[in-house]
Amino acid sequence: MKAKRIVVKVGSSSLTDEQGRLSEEKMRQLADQIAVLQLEQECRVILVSSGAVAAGLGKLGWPRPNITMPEKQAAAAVGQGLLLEQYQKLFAQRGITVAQLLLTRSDIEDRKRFIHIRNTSETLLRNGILPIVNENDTVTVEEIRFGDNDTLGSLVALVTEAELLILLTDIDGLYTANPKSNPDARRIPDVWEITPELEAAAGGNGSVMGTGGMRTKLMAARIATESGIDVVVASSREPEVLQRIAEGESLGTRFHANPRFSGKKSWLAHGPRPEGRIIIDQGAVRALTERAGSLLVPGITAVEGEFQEGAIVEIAAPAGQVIGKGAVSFSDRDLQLLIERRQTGERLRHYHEVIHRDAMVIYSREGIPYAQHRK
Ligand SMILES: Nc1ncnc2c1ncn2[C@@H]1O[C@H](COP(=O)(O)OP(=O)(O)O)[C@@H](O)[C@H]1O
Ligand SMILES: N[C@@H](CCC(=O)OP(=O)(O)O)C(=O)O
Repeated sequence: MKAKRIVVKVGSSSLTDEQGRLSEEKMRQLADQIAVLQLEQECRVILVSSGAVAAGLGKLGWPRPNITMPEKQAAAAVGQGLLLEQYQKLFAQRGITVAQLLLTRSDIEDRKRFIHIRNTSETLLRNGILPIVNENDTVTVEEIRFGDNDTLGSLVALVTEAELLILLTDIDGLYTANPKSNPDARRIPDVWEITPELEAAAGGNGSVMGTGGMRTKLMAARIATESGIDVVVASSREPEVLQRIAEGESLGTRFHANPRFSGKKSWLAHGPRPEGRIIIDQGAVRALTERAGSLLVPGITAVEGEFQEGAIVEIAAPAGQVIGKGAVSFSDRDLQLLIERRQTGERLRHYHEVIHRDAMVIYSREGIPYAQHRK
């Protein structure tokens, strides 16, 4: 199937020259390709672009090594304007209007903000406008940082319900080891499962300009493939790389989507921050993990945290192990009331679901190991 909605993430190394300044030539080639996708191949494209820090440092003439976080943020604030100015000019020449979206992790985790981001990007896409996304570096501190634009790219792909995420970088795919330090390294054309061996192979650092190297690309690939989205890591230097990948040509490394996951379920697993926790009894654990049932009032033993109906909460087994996550149909207060009414003997078996099966992800059952989930 040809992908019609594509997130293209481009790394700093693919946008800058050797001195770390924005390379007009590299950006022009990128704009040419996105214009072909959008105008001739009827694709809707979302561009996740790094390069703000690199562009800012280049403009200010600040040296890259030993730079402090506020200096980096200041550089990003200078560079983001330059980056957008350049994109705006290049895409206007090709008849495309661009829009800027600056996001943080907490924007994506928050239910209301998530919906606003989705509605805004949907409106832009339907009007043929190209959303250009970057991390909002000014406001990000450790706990709300994506930390790298590869992860941001994968979450943007989830939010916009893209079919394909293309990570453009300075190397033509994932290798068995970092080829810059290991001449025997071989390119891996297809990945069906992200194994610990693969993660070890991708452990090395990135380029001078970039952050994270292949490690962050693997993390992004995991999030996207668990949402049913294919991911391709490819070289930005390859001619017509975007069109060729969109048409299904085998270039770089393709991480194949896991067909077991729907976007909605994966969104639950990777996106929202839980606002509370529901502890359930052993019978309910079995109903959820073995029989794929919904969570009903009789299985609940305790409720922790304050939340409104519709909030995302964790589901924990009696010993406290978090087994899943879901959108809850009642506030914490109403749930407490229902538990009390049940304890006084009221039969609540047919009361409607506390967490419906379709609004729930059970980690082990859906194949997502517990360890990958942030608490
Ligand atoms: N196993 C590997 N296969 C390919 N590249 C690797 C591997 N391990 C580390 N790398 C490094 O990752 C770099 C790309 O990551 P990075 O510099 O962060 O790019 P970007 O700025 O595009 O995000 C490559 O230049 C390469 O040196
Ligand atoms: N927000 C930062 C992006 C940081 C980042 O992830 O860079 P890269 O590894 O080059 O994709 C910037 O615009 O410079």
